[in-house]
Amino acid sequence: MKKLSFQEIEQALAQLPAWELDSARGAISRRYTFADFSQAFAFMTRIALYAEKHDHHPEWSNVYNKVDVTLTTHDAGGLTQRDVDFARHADGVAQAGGGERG
Ligand SMILES: C[C@H](O)[C@H](O)[C@H]1CNC2=NC(N)=NC(=O)C2=N1
Repeated sequence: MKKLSFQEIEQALAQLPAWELDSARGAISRRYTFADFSQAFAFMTRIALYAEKHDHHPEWSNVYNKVDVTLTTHDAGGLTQRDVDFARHADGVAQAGGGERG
């Protein structure tokens, strides 16, 4: 899978306002904040299933109601469409779950 150009990344991020770009690394990150641990872990469970299905896995960590997610395509050494699709999906899951706070 080919790396996205800087212009393609900018275009994608225009629709992913919560995500921050680390352009040196070629990665995007954001924090999700949920009502409680149970909501955060439910989100992680859903995302884990997506990750396995698409063979694309996040770098992430969880503390209580917060989930920090970083996306990059290790095989490509930077951002690809897979990361953008993943970010869109994760934002959708977080919103649909209803547990997202802020
Ligand atoms: C062998 C396996 O398909 C690859 O290692 C997959 C697994 N999950 C992955 N996840 C991410 N984020 N980037 C990858 O390049 C990647 N590669």
